[in-house]
Amino acid sequence: MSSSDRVLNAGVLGATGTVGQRFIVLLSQNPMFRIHSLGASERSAGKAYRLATKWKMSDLIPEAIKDVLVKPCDPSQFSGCDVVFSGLDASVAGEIEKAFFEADFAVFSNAKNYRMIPNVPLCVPVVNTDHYALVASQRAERGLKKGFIVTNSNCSTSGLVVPLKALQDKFGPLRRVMVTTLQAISGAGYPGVASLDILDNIVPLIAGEEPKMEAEVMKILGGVTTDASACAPLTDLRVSATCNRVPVLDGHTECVSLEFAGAPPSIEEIKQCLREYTCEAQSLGCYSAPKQVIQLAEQEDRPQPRLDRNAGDGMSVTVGRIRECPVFHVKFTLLVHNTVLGAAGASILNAEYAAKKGYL
Ligand SMILES: NC(=O)C1=CN([C@@H]2O[C@H](COP(=O)(O)OP(=O)(O)OC[C@H]3O[C@@H](n4cnc5c(N)ncnc54)[C@H](OP(=O)(O)O)[C@@H]3O)[C@@H](O)[C@H]2O)C=CC1
Ligand SMILES: N[C@@H](CC(=O)OP(=O)(O)O)C(=O)O
Repeated sequence: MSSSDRVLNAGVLGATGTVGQRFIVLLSQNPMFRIHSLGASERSAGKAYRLATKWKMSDLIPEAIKDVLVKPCDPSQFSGCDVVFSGLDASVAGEIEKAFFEADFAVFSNAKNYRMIPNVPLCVPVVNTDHYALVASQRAERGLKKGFIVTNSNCSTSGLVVPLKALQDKFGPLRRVMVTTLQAISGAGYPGVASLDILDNIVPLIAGEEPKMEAEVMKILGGVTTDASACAPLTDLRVSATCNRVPVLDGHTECVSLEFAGAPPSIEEIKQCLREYTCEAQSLGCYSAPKQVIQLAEQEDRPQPRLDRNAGDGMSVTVGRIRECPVFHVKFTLLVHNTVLGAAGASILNAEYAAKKGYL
């Protein structure tokens, strides 16, 4: 029996945080996984989950999870897990995730620490699953049999690369992209941004976010070297990001203008391309793959976070306001659910893909 046919035992690191809570909601509803172990800091270890976490999801804590004891994030405490999902704070994710993959666990991380390492897949699972070819190089480098690490992108990056990938595949290379984000407060974790800073306000800085987005897009939309030992990021595309925090709970909105390297397609051709975009995770029948990767907003004042963030159960990107750009070629507005496709949902689909392809 392959691992794509059996239920996988899942560990969650950082289980008490914003992304960790989303993991618990999504894994509890997913027939491919059984939640096996929960880990967090020493502050939480030894406590029942319901007492360790400040639960902020609109779904209730699943009954089966409420009284599970939180463990310290030590690999010896996670034996029996087939996969380990990480929603760890980046200040500790580097050391802890390394300890897990070096202990031969398959680790699916949301933290930024390993994203730009050349033989680590930075994988948005509806965009670049071809980067899984890098896993063999990681295993060879460290003498691992089962262990590896696959990372998610930054949550804003994960929305942006989806239409860019569709357009690049269909119409050839892009030359320039400008993106302005309006990012929800759940992106800052808990307790996150102080209410006195964000209510009745917009904060025009998310520290470190802009260069991170600009670099991640180049890696994700690029390929891997022919010997699959490293990623081969794009070199000709120029990306400029401006990131803002806005008083929205969930859902990052992004206003995008782009220029093609060649002659631009018509607006109708662009719409058709986005509508028709499909990915490998869909064709493999992965449980969490959205039916429609890109949903085109039907009304002209959409997408809006409150109305559209749950499109495709949070795994679709909604694109609207597609129109000609007088400076570049085309501009549009997109919306991505930052803790689903932008975080936990992407990790889970990455793991489903890994199981289908025999990496687990
Ligand atoms: N929120 C989002 O939309 C996105 C977040 N990310 C990334 O995901 C990760 C988690 O983010 P988020 O959930 O928002 O953050 P939170 O601050 O809400 O949660 C952080 C988690 O890390 C745990 N933790 C903190 N210190 C330690 C430690 N010393 N040892 C073990 N565990 C520790 C916390 O446990 P405890 O409760 O015990 O302190 C908690 O479970 C970050 O790396 C973030 O950058 C990526 C994409 C999107
Ligand atoms: N910085 C993002 C969320 C996040 O934590 O991203 P990253 O893992 O790239 O630091 C936001 O605020 O919405």
